[in-house]
Parts: sequence; C-alpha cells; structure tokens
Amino acid sequence: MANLVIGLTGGIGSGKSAACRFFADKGIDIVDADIIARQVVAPGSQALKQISQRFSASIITSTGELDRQQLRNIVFKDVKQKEWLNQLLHPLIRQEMSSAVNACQSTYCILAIPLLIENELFDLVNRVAVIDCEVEQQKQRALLRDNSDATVIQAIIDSQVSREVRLKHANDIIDNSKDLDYLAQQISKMHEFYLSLV
Ligand SMILES: CC(C)(COP(=O)(O)OP(=O)(O)OC[C@H]1O[C@@H](n2cnc3c(N)ncnc32)[C@H](O)[C@@H]1O)[C@@H](O)C(=O)NCCC(=O)NCCS
Ligand SMILES: Nc1ncnc2c1ncn2[C@@H]1O[C@H](COP(=O)(O)OP(=O)(O)OP(=O)(O)O)[C@@H](O)[C@H]1O
Repeated sequence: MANLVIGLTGGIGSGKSAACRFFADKGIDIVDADIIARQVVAPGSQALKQISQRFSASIITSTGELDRQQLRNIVFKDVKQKEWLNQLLHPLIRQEMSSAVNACQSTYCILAIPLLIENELFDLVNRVAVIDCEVEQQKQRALLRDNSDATVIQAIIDSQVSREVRLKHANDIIDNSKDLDYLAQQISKMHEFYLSLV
C-alpha cells in the first residue's frame, strides 16, 4: 500500500483525467472512481441487472453494455432517479476503491473521485487536491468532450458542490485554467511536493 493517498477531485470537465495522465507518466499509481464506476456495471453484473429492471431493458445495448448516454439523460433530469442510482452504485464503488488503493505500489498514489466532497469520503485519503478552473471553462470542455447538451452539463454541475465549497476543502489546489502544458507544469511541482512528504 502507498504511504500517502492523495484524493484528487474537481467538477465535471475540470481536468481530473488529464491530471491523472500526467501523474501516471511519473510512475504514480492511479485509482480512478469513474473507471471503477464503469466496472461495477460491466455486462452481466448484478448492478446492471438492477438498473435494467428499474428503467427498461433498452438501457442495455445489443452488446450487453449499459447505454450510459441514456442513463445520463434520465438521472440528471430527475433527482429521485439519481438518488436511486447513487444508492445502488456508491457503496460498490467505495468498496472497490478501497481495495484498489490497498493494492497500490508507488510511493504515493492518486485516488481520483469526482464526488469526494459530496460523499464525504475523507477517510479514504490523506490529502485533498482540487483541480480548479472557472465554471465556464468546465462547461466548454465538457461540451466539447461529451455528446450532451448544455442543459444536461449544467444539471450535472448543479448536482455537484460549488467551486467555492470545493476549494474550502482543498489542501492543495491545481490550477487548470490555462493550456495542457501549463497543467503538466503544475503536476510536476505537485509531484515534487508529494515526494517531499513521504
Ligand atoms: C449516469 C452515468 C451512467 C453517465 O455516464 P457517462 O459515461 O455519461 O458519464 P461519466 O460516468 O463519465 O461521468 C462524467 C462525470 O459526471 C459526473 N457524475 C457522474 N455521476 C454523478 C453523480 N451521481 N452525481 C454527480 N455527478 C456525477 C462526474 O463529474 C463524472 O466525472 C454515470 O455517470 C454513472 O453511472 N453515475 C453514477 C455513479 C457515479 O456517481 N459516478 C461518479 C462518481 S464515482
Ligand atoms: N488545460 C486544458 N486545456 C484544454 N483542454 C483541456 C484542459 N484540461 C482538460 N482539457 C480537456 O477537457 C476535457 C475534460 O477534461 P477531463 O476529461 O480531464 O476532465 P474530468 O475532470 O476528468 O471530467 P469528468 O468529471 O467529466 O470525468 C477533456 O476533453 C480534456 O482533454
């Protein structure tokens, strides 16, 4: 197990995955909650079966996979459905994250969790690092990346804590308001700092 677990968080489109790639380039083990969230609904899983029973069989594609776009459009338009999904998936995701962190080998590791603050997962990490940019940049980046309309992206932002609240919980702030080269520089500095702590 790594000596130091850094919880990396940030709103949709803030740059968590981009930041993780730069940490991984330095040999740091990454545990990514979004990847685990996909594994727990893999084809044939119990959770996927429960999702199709609640919504409709058409939420599973012909190849047996979850139609994520369809579920995204349902849950971010209806808070009750989102709560149901969260209650089903969050305990499973939490359990898998714990095991994955225990298996980390690098000097320190990164646990990237979009909802670290919302779900008060502070006991899983030693420090909280927030990847930060303007909300407008978040929206633009998420819109460019995802096949979602602006209303859905806004609904996701509204379901997460505000930038101000997130920053209040930060031990470390990673500025992602400029280009990716600038982000890489920020990560290099943060990497040196984390190495100095272990
Ligand atoms: C609704 C789903 C199927 C949509 O899938 P899709 O591939 O379109 O999006 P993806 O999973 O890549 O999530 C994109 C971003 O949306 C945000 N987001 C996802 N789920 C949630 C949620 N329940 N509450 C708030 N924000 C969320 C996060 O910022 C995340 O990084 C998926 O997000 C999901 O299963 N969500 C529930 C599990 C969850 O909470 N995952 C995120 C934290 S572990
Ligand atoms: N500094 C940057 N300049 C330009 N594009 C960026 C920058 N940082 C990230 N991006 C791009 O913005 C999009 C969102 O970034 P990324 O996927 O890393 O965010 P995320 O926080 O992981 O999002 P989510 O919470 O939705 O999973 C991606 O297409 C990414 O390549």
